[in-house]
Amino acid sequence: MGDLGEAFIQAPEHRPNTHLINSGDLISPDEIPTIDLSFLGHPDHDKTAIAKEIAEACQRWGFFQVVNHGLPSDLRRRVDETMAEFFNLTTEEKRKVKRDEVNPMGYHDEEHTKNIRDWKEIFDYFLQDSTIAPATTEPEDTDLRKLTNQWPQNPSQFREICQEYAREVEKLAFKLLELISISLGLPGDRLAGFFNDQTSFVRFNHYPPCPNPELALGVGRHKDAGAITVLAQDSVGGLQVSRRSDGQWFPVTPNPDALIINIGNCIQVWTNDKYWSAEHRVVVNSSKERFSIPFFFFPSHEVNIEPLEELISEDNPPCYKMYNWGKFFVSRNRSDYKKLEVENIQIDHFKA
Ligand SMILES: O=C(O)CCC(=O)C(=O)O
Ligand SMILES: [Fe+2]
Repeated sequence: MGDLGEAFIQAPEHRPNTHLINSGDLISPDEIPTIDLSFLGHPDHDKTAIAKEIAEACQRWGFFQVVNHGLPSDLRRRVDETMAEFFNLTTEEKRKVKRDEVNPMGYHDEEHTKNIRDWKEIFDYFLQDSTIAPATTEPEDTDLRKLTNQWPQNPSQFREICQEYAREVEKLAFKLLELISISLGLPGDRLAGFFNDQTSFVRFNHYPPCPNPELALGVGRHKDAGAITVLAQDSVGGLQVSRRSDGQWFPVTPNPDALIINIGNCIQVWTNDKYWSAEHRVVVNSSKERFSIPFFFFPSHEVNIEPLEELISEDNPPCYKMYNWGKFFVSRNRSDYKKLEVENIQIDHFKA
């Protein structure tokens, strides 16, 4: 990606070394929990113990790792290989499937988080090859648009492997959604209906070595917008999570057998702030490239997000006003595409 231009430079308070981590004398060691899902292979197993662990993790961190999650390790290896092969193509080749302002899928090397450019290149594809979303961000405009994936010609197995991965990770996402519903004391299928025509997508992140890792971030601090993110990371490390209780940054230790799960804005709103959508960011380094693969489990465009009526009461009135998922999704995509003069949309804008 060459030199570190002005656009990448984080404000001093957001630079990676401003809140020291791994310096035992400053903060106590703490870590996001790891939850064993091996019971998923045994359908008669009582889910309450796991649901309790999930409830704790979602309240305290909004982040956890899962092991024995059922995603085939062979598939994971094939995805890793094909992703690395794709990013290894020439820039000219990759730009043949470059995203544009309207269609967010494809290759992009100028993504911005909160209007600062990220030190990364990405490839995005929808779970559903054609996905319906609002045509514009205008609240009154009810026109819809069909968004389609852009597939590169090389690597030759790319599309097939990507689609296989998306289908497998979707299965896990639905299982997690069920466990999260149960953990809230709700029926297991309470949230599934929001995902009938989902806008979910998979992202391949490539973070090249960075000449000035102390000034830039691979991804600037942000919360994921959707319901759940299922993230595969390699062994390099760099992901950091802000602890709910005090905002301190903690690294997520790479575990090649684990997947990282985090709660997005939708679940924070549905649970009326009981479950937490944590801020996280990615630090880069000057010697090693890093790859990661988030799956963003996103509802259908027509879903209106608001606190679930079962979870609010006179003592716990709704903390958020309703917002339409499709409009939020389209607005966020436009602002991530390039630097804008205005702040991008956040759930805090819908605080009641
Ligand atoms: O690369 C990572 O570990 C996390 C990336 C991330 O947070 C994102 O793409 O939303
Ligand atoms: Fe994220």
